[in-house]
Amino acid sequence: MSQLNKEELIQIRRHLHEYPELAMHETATHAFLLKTIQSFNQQYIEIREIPDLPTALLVSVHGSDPKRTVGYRTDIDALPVTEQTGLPFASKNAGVMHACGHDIHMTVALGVLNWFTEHQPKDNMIFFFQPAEESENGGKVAYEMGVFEGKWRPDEFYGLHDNPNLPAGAIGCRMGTLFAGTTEVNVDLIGKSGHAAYPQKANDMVVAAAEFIGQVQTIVSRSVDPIEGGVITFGKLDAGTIRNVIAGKARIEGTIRGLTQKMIEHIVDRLKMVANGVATSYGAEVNIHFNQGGYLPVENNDELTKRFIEFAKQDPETEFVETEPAMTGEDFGYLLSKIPGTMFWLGVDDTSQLHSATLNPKESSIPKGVNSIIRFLEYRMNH
Ligand SMILES: CC(=O)N[C@@H](CCC[C@H](N)C(=O)O)C(=O)O
Repeated sequence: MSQLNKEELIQIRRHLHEYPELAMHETATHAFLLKTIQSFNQQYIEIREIPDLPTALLVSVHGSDPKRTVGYRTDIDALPVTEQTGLPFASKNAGVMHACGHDIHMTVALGVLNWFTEHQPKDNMIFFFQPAEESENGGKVAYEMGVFEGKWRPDEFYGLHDNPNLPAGAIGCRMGTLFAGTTEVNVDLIGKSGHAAYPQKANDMVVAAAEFIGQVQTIVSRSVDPIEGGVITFGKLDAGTIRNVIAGKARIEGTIRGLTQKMIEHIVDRLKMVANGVATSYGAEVNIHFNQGGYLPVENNDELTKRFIEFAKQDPETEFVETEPAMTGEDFGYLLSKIPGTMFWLGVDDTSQLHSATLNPKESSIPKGVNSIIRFLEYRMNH
């Protein structure tokens, strides 16, 4: 169904995969997307660059008989992960990888956009190629800059995330909350460094950090309703310089997740208590910094999502899977708090998980995803 054939889509995806870039640094990605979109039929489209958010890109498609403006968003950034797939088109940018599948997301968005450049849609459309999903909440930044004002404001917004646990090309979705809200947390513990031989004259922050990390594990297990659930993961710990110098400082960086804003706030409160308690008992200074930014829970709009699911269930070419909420985060949650819409999964069938150095999504998911989304958007424009 897509104008770009399977081979062309795969070629695009492999190029994007080879040149991943971190949040707000997606310069080559932006240039490639722009060049690709400029190669499409320009009759119905307008391309917009945003000088204050230079790696973002917006494209509007003029509808033939518009009743509304339908938005479609893809994220474009990658992660600081060293790829270990061994693929011939593995990342050429050392230490950076599309380990969350945004190369797949972009390719699907290009496939869908390409179709509507050749088959004028009934409604107006806005395609948003969004920088900085993994950090720095590019969606919120764009919204607050006023990017979606006037004719650039969608009446409804759609976006997808790839899912290694679903069959390639399957569409997963649910009513209500799809993804958790997340809050980044940094904890700095400050004590006193000294000689490894004289612990009594120093204040060791490796030991304090270990105590803090141990105690934090009791928050979810003892202070969170198990039916509701929550997550605290510290993915980075930095302390000390050499084995025989006691570390006077430790920095611990993590992420908190909950399916409701209330749960996130509850975990934040408990984490502050634990951090302050550990600091007091170790005679340390502590600085705690939280940053939620745009990573609100991803709340699917009832009416639009009901229609989306109804479509996906009855469409003979779409394999639909009703999914559970996930503890992954997404700053599309912020955009959906401003503009109603639906986020959904695209299955990519892989044994490796998102954010893993061996993530290798099945490319057969791309044309299937493109076709299901085109079919849904056309259905939507007629209902
Ligand atoms: C889909 C996905 O993996 N998203 C990221 C969003 C990151 C949110 C924020 N930077 C944080 O770390 O809390 C995720 O890790 O879920």
